Amino acid sequence: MRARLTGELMARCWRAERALTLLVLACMAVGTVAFAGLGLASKTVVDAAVEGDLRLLVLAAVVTAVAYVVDWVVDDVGFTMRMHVVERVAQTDVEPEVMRACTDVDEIDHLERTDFLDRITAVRGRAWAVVDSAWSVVEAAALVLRLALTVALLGSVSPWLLLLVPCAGVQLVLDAAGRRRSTAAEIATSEDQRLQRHLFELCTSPATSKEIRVAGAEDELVARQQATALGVVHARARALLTAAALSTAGWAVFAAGFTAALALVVRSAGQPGGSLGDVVLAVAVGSQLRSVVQQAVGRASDAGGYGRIVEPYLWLRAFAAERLAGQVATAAPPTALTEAITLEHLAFTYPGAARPAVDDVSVTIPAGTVVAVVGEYGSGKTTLVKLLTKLYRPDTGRITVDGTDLAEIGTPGWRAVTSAAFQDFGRYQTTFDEAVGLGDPARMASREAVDAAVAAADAGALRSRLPAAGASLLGSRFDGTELSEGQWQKVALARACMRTRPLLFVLDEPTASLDAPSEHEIFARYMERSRRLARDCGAVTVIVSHRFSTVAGADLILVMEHGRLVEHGTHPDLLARPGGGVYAELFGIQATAYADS
Ligand SMILES: Nc1ncnc2c1ncn2[C@@H]1O[C@H](COP(=O)(O)OP(=O)(O)OP(=O)(O)O)[C@@H](O)[C@H]1O
Repeated sequence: MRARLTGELMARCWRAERALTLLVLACMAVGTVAFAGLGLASKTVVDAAVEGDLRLLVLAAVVTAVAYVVDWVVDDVGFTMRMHVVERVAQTDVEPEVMRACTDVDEIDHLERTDFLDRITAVRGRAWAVVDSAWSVVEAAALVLRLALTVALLGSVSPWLLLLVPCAGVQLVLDAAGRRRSTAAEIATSEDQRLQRHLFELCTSPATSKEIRVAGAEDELVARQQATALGVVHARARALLTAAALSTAGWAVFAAGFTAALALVVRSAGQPGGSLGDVVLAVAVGSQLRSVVQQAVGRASDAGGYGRIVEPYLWLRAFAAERLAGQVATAAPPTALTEAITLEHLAFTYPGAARPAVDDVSVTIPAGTVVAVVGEYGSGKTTLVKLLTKLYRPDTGRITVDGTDLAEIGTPGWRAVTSAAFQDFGRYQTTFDEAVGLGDPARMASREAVDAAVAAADAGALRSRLPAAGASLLGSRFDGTELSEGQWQKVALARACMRTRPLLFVLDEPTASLDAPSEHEIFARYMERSRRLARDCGAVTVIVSHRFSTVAGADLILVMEHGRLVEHGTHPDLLARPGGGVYAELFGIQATAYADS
């Protein structure tokens, strides 16, 4: 798997930056040759000096100097170029791929699963490590070559020097044991690490710090962050100390072996066939061996670090591929609704939840209907509209659109005939007109389309008050104009009006952040728009609301309780139920509350 991934990533580097990739590979090859040449040239310098061969001495000295400089320069240039290639491929290739692993999956349930989120957190901002892992493998291959050359040179001086190889092996084994300990410590403390980050974010984010200040909980949270962080730091430091001790022991073994081998070489230098150059070569190649082993340890440590990112990356790819394979669409969405959207025994339970959020809901919503979904907090209203917009797959039951199972209709096609403004609307930090236009990317460049959507959501006054009207940047992240909650909601509502012929128009608590006059105005406008859409293409409008009074004019009201559809009908029907029903009771409570306030 790793080998295939390495090949694939190297091919991506090659496609993205052909010349630079070639340059980095060439640097590695030249570096390997220069590295081997360095020891041999040094030996020749000493031998030529001892024998008084001036020409050879100068030539060998020049070769030594050149080999030294070349080794250093290609290392430096290769590293800089490699980082450029890695960054480029990470940002323009791997990061978009990870984004697609999130967005190509039809539903959004994976974005709420901890196993998925943990992996996204691991990969976020670290795509470079995925790409660099491939380069590490290539570099490791070059190191093996260096090691082979070094061992051959050692053997050519004295077979005793080959004793250094097992000594280097001991160092590698001890170092790997130390690394395993620090990785284990990192894993064991990762939850606490996330907790301390969460506590930090709670106190520093504008959204959450308000409540914390008012409650006076900041000291408690800072103390908890400190205590948690200390626990993490101590556990990791203990593991690092153990790793350092193991590594030091490994180097001590290597140093002892090196000293013993050198003594043997020095002794044989005085005997026939031996030379001073051999001693120099032994010192040079011995320390080269140390440097190669050190680099190998470094690469192995990188590989361990990369493994923690490559594994989640591969998991995300496999997850997305599996889900995409299951997304088989056999039907196109209709161009107009003529019959109904029907819910048949629809049920859905969130992963890990104890009870269903939507439980055995059956109802027929005729084409051209404005339907209101009401109910108390957590009764399943939003989940119901998420099932209608294919953001979740029902566990059991089905939704049909003019008789066709929604599961068979391709999700992109269904979304192209759906418009929605959700309760937790997005705050796109771009220009006002773009934040609206994104409701229909195909028409976002059309000035008329954006103007019409702004007018439909009654957001014209808001736009004209902005410093540069529709060209004003929204949000404070990029130094734009910050909007109030209600203003952001108006932008979201305008965005939902970009499509001119949606067959399903969803408004989830569309006025939760708006004042009473705006709420009234918006509802009147949406009712009018919904009636027009119903005439044009039989569109169904679904309005989710807590406020019963505002949806009294809907053609059909669905009353949800604990995930179940407990009543449905028109406002007069529901009020007239014998003995009063849930709707009549809740409507009565709200009417009294508003009258008293
Ligand atoms: N992402 C989620 N993961 C797990 N459970 C969830 C999730 N979202 C909602 N729930 C649970 O599902 C149930 C229905 O939630 P839903 O948001 O559909 O209710 P709602 O009627 O729209 O509530 P509200 O009026 O507060 O918006 C609730 O019990 C809620 O706790």
